[in-house]
Amino acid sequence: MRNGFLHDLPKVHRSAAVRVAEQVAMSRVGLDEDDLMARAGLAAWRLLLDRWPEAQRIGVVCGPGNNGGDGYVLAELARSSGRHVFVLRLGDEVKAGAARRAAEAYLLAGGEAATFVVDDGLPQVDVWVDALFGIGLHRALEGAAADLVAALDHDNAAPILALDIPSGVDADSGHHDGVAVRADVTLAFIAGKPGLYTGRGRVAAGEVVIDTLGLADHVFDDLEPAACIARIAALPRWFPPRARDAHKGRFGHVLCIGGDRGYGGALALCAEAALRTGAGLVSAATRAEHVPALLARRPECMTRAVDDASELQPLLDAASVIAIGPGLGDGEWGAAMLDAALATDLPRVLDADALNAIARRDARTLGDAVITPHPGEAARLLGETVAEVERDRVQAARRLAGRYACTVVLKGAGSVIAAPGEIPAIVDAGNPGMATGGMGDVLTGTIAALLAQGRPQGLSCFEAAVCGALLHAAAGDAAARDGGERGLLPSDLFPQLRRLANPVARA
Ligand SMILES: NC(=O)C1=CN([C@@H]2O[C@H](COP(=O)(O)OP(=O)(O)OC[C@H]3O[C@@H](n4cnc5c(N)ncnc54)[C@H](O)[C@@H]3O)[C@@H](O)[C@H]2O)[C@@H](O)CC1
Ligand SMILES: [K+]
Repeated sequence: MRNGFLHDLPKVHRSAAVRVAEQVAMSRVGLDEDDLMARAGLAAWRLLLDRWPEAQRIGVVCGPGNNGGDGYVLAELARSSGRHVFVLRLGDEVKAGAARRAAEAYLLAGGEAATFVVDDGLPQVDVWVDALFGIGLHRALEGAAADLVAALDHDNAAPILALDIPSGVDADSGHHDGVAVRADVTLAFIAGKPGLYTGRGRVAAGEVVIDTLGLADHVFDDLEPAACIARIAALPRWFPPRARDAHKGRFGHVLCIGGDRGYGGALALCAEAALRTGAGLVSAATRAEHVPALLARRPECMTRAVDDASELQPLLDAASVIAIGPGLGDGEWGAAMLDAALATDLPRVLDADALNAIARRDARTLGDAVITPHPGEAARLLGETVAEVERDRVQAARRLAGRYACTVVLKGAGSVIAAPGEIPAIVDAGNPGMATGGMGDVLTGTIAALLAQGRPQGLSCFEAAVCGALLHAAAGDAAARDGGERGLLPSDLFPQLRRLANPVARA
């Protein structure tokens, strides 16, 4: 696998890889399980002190495994620092080894622990520490564990610090079946896990902090990362200033195709996003009745009426990248436009109705393409249910990339980008204000513009998709900071796209 200029993005690893890395560290450096647990508990205690320095009453829920062991280490550090500590455990016996030694050390030193009884409710504390289950979770929570998680959700106003992963969340996929701790902060040990960054796990984790427990990067040398994480910090490197002698021919020509009768707005959003992301030229091919409105809104976009595919051909000849799908509709007009677009060998971004048409046709050769499905479209493209897609978003994106031999942006909380032969990327940005009609049209235009421009030497579909999905999510976050998530409009992203794509000029 390769990741081109994305190679320096931070990586996340599946549980199995983290366990191998632990073994490598223990055998090479002479650490044992107790050392690692002591480091984990100390790192968690330090983070708690940093985030909630005033907290006097500390609740710790401890499970039967090593995640619980980390909790007992923290409990003892808190107790010996003079805090009131309430340990709640499940009925299960603590597993032999480091976890049991940590529990015994806490109890021997005078710490107290009670078994959770649902009718007793939870004690009032200033902060809870979730040390029920970590990467050893192997099935959905039930019984006392589920009751305890429900109590933390419903009968508790204190913030929650989750150790390694919010209990109930599958570390590899981010899946949970509705019973999982909803943390304010999650401290991941040794490495980030993909389930902290996408889907339900992203929501459950809150802010993610990683502590490597002092393990050097090389313990992961022989391990394939599960994904890399694209964050706003990467944007300045990806958008160097333009050469002073640049001309518009250097920045490509995006042709946006769509806007069947009644859907002109979608195409207008796509085209304006391409302009604001810096494409040299943008054309729009749409139904005749939308032309005046599009021209009035954005005269910089060369908008043409196209009633049949033959009228599209000269526009295709002039374009360097196609964006097709926004408002394309599911009628004959849209199908003819899609056929004409797919007959070229231009790089293309396909979204919305273009994806639904492809799912119906079961076409498998999309060429040099980025597809940007939401989970519903992804499910149709894969012939699966939305639940199957959402159960493991990284794997679903990989299945799509394999099936259609192209780059995939699986939208949603923590958008996932996958392509054959590439390490998938997860976007660590975006907010629920972006769950609005038209946001996807902006993403399509954004990625198309990046594909058209290069850096200037040219981006692959995968690189443009990662950059574009991050830029779009970061623009959504900036717009939300400006006025809130509710009522955020796709067009609110335009000034932010421009600002974020010019990070040097901004500084
Ligand atoms: N192995 C190591 O060297 C280190 C492990 N660390 C911690 O240890 C954790 C992993 O520890 P473990 O492998 O012991 O696993 P966990 O502590 O995550 O959980 C395993 C225990 O829970 C039980 N269990 C799993 N799913 C359950 C469910 N749904 N309902 C009820 N019981 C369930 C298992 O049978 C087992 O007893 C990490 O997440 C991390 O917090 C850290 O201390 C750092 C070092
Ligand atoms: K946990």
